Amino acid sequence: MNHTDLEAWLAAQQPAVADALRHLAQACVKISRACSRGAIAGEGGQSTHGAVGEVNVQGENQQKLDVYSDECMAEALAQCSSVAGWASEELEHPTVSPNHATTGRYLAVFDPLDGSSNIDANISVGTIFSVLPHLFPGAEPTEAAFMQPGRRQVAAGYALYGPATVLVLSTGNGIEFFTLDPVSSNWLHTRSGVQIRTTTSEFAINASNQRFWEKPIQRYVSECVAGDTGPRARNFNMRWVASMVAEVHRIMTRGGVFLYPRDTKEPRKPGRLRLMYEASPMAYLMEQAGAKAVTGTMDLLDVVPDTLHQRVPVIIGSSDEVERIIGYYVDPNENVSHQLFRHRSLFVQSHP
Ligand SMILES: O=P(O)(O)OC[C@H]1O[C@](O)(COP(=O)(O)O)[C@@H](O)[C@@H]1O
Ligand SMILES: [Mg+2]
Ligand SMILES: [Mg+2]
Repeated sequence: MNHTDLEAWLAAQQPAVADALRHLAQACVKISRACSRGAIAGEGGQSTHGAVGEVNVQGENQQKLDVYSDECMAEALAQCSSVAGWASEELEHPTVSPNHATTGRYLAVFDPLDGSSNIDANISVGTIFSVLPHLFPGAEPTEAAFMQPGRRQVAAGYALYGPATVLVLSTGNGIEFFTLDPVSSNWLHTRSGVQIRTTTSEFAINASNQRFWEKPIQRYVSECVAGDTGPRARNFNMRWVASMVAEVHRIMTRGGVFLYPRDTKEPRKPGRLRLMYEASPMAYLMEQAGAKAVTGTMDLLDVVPDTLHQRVPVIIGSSDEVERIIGYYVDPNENVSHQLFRHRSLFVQSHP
């Protein structure tokens, strides 16, 4: 079968956005190569695998591949004339591009390596990225310039480093899949207009946190687990990879729902996942694929960030299940605080 490639698709996109995506995709090729070489990756006897021995801005143990992936992204974006600055999971503050004063019209935000606790076990990991407009062209992008809700994204995507490396992109006109040819390092266009099934009998949640969940999530999961003996009157299956990219890609290909809800495990944190470079880009891709993405009490794309590394509850996937969960949050018997975030709430406006 003959496939066109990423360049052919980019040629039909807005040129400055295409330029940002081209550079992000180039970085993903390098990261993919390092992932696939496993323990033998690295040069001059310096392996890119294993722990750095330091804790990053998230309070998490940094892996060498986290650092290497971050460097690949930064190196690519520094060459990109349309990006004025970027922010990464691995760095506390944004980086200003040398191009900010001239041609930089966009900001990039990324998780250079998602699921990095899986690296040692050779389980799929990925890269997640988001492209936002630079609202003050010519000005140095400060942290404030990044504080835009996900609804403003002009593009988002992820690369999944699995048995095959896959790139999933959207510029607001549906979802495209590209598969990396490891011989030519070319991204081949393998699917277009991907839509997520509205119904599913598969859910993904870290069940070890069950005792910390909010009541609507307790109810939803216990009903799924009860299967054909419970109110759902059908059996459900469960998956948990612990790499959000892999979970999202499974949902893209066969439906499902992924939940990382607000919990009381660490009351200071309203969720595990980071809004700007995990939740927002995935929410954008979900909506582009006809699925839904909420916190439980509002659409994820409407959450206005307060800080770069802000965390947020995430419930995404097949629309029938996400709508059911929203219904459980609305149910007054579930006693949920609806004042969790600024902006539009699911309780005061109807959503298409
Ligand atoms: O299984 P856990 O520990 O609850 O966490 C899994 C979640 O944490 C993450 O791995 C966080 O990503 P990072 O590796 O980028 O920190 C998500 O991909 C995933 O959904
Ligand atoms: Mg991550
Ligand atoms: Mg990461």
